[in-house]
Amino acid sequence: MGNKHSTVSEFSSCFSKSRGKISERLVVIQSSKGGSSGGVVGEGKTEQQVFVEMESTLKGIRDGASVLDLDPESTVGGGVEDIYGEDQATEDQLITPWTFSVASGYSLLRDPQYNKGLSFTEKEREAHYLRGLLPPIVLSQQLQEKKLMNSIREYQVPLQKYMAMMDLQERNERLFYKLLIDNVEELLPVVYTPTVGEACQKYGSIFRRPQGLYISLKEKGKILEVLKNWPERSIQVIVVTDGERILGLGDLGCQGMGIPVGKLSLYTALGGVRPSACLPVTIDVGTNNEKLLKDEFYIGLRQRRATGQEYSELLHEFVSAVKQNYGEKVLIQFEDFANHNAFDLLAKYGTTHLVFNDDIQGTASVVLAGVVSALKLIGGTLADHTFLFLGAGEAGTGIAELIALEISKQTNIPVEETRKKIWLVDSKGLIVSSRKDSLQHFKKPWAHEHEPVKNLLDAVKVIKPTVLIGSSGTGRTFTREVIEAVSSYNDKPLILALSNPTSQSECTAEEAYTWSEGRAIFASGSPFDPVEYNGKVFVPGQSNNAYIFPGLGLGLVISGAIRVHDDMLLAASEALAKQVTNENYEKGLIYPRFSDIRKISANIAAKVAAKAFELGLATRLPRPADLVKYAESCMYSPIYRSYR
Ligand SMILES: NC(=O)C1=CN([C@@H]2O[C@H](COP(=O)(O)OP(=O)(O)OC[C@H]3O[C@@H](n4cnc5c(N)ncnc54)[C@H](OP(=O)(O)O)[C@@H]3O)[C@@H](O)[C@H]2O)C=CC1
Ligand SMILES: CC(=O)C(=O)O
Ligand SMILES: [Mg+2]
Repeated sequence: MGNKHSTVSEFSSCFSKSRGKISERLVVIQSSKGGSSGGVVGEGKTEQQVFVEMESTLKGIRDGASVLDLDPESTVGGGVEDIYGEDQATEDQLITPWTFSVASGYSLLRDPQYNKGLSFTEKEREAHYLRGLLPPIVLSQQLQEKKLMNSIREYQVPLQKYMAMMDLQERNERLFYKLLIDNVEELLPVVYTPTVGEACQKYGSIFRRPQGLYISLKEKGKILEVLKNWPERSIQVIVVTDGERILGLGDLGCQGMGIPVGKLSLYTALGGVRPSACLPVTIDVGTNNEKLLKDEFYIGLRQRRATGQEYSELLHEFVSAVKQNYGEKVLIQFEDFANHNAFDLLAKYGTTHLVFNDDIQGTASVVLAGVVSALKLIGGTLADHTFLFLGAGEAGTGIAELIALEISKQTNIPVEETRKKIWLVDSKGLIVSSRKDSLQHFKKPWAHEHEPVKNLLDAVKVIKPTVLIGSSGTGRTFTREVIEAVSSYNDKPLILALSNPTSQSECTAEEAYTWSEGRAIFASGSPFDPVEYNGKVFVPGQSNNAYIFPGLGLGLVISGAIRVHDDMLLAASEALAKQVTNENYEKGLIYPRFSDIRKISANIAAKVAAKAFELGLATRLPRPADLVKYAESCMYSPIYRSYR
């Protein structure tokens, strides 16, 4: 060490001396000629020897010596010699990218978890070697927030806003969450539906840095190792997709990664789960999307989807590796899988792992909450209503089942009977008993005795639903005729157009209000602006599982739950419905405002945790006395921390 011709050299530009301390504790040790084959790092030194020398160098540095003290011949401060062998490093001359770093100085500014940008105080700039790396002004976090909101509002194109938010997340995580929490109604459509849908469609072109783990068929047999590559160890929530049913946009393959990333940012902003405890995962088994397969910027495996045993083995390895690596209490949220896999995965792992399918279960919980709270406006009990769904997939049958379960609990009538008040239409028409043999298993419970009915309009006319729910993923399917028909015998029809993104919504808010002559109670999966009709302003609500999964997940985490139970979904739903205020009802809203979501999530979490304790599924003992307070105390806050 210390010799400039040594094969092991300190990467001196990373060091500088400031008042006897090392301003940047980053050392890179490189091999020069000869490479590092066979564990030898040039000139006969093994990696082990290099490591020991490097440790002792670091110790010297920590003890107050400077690089200059250690290496009198070093060219710190100038020189054009290739002392680090960088110029000689070709493809044949391998180097070892050793990097030991503790965030301070320049690396602190590059670390999104700790970076505060212009908000570093004078004291922190002094203590953390930031002098000169920042302009002299010190800004408060509020002012930074104002500045960023101003610049985000300048963008006219939603995707530009999305990219600006992603850039911020990668630059300054706390500021990103501060913005999202304080401006949730404005920014939710940017980081979540509808814009996240467009982002996924164009993910290959806008990709900058990986934001989660990509596990493809190439990683088969090595998934545990892949999980260990992720820098964080204490993971509490994983959102995983295989990209086959991204919103109502279909198969987007590996580009579905935008969904787990977006959902997890809501786990933090809306539910208070720490960002470092969240892991977005995309399982890449190929794609059947021909356009993507031909797209030169596509980032996934360029092959058609693996199915059958190959698919299930990869998923099994993933689920098992997660439990082995993070333990039994890590929540795996399945998101945007196609229904031919989603139901089976939930059934297979629901009894052995802490898994939750957001599209089936989270959606069910949020819609049940909306329907229950809407009863204040439309009258009657749940059991008094007749439900008709367009779409009999994950969302449709998931919601239908939870509504039937809740009616059964309320009336003591068996669920097989309560299902009979609920009807579903799929792409082939009304689901009826004569179709039973050819139906997918999750549709069979809904095959009631009835004549075949070919389409939604005819189904509306014969079933006469009081509640019409769209979960088809196909836009503009609630036509004028359909809404007029449902409004012809309902004073206040409840119409939920759940499909995302906005382009796939079964109808717009304006259509619902206009065609029902201002009588519909309306909510949609993606947000719509208020509508003026006949001199009155109607405010549409958003019926989206984002109301449920962050609070539900928080409840599972804080109680140390080991399984998800249907009663937890009912508890979450009830907690959400209870948060709707008279002020909301007066505007025709059946959900509370997203601006109150952290309080709502804490309440949902408390109810879910209470249920977990009651069912004997909680491991966090003893049970905290006040679960709402406990939930609130566990929630991540994006306020900057002070650094010693
Ligand atoms: N608001 C929210 O919180 C949520 C919204 N969603 C949205 O719901 C939509 C559906 O999701 P999901 O249930 O998982 O999807 P699935 O693919 O599981 O189900 C879609 C269903 O819609 C039916 N369908 C499609 N097009 C038509 C049509 N033109 N006429 C009649 N039926 C049709 C399909 O029929 P068939 O079976 O015959 O093919 C299928 O039964 C998506 O847009 C998604 O974004 C999902 C989860 C949450
Ligand atoms: C909201 C949601 O989960 C979906 O549209 O798939
Ligand atoms: Mg989803």
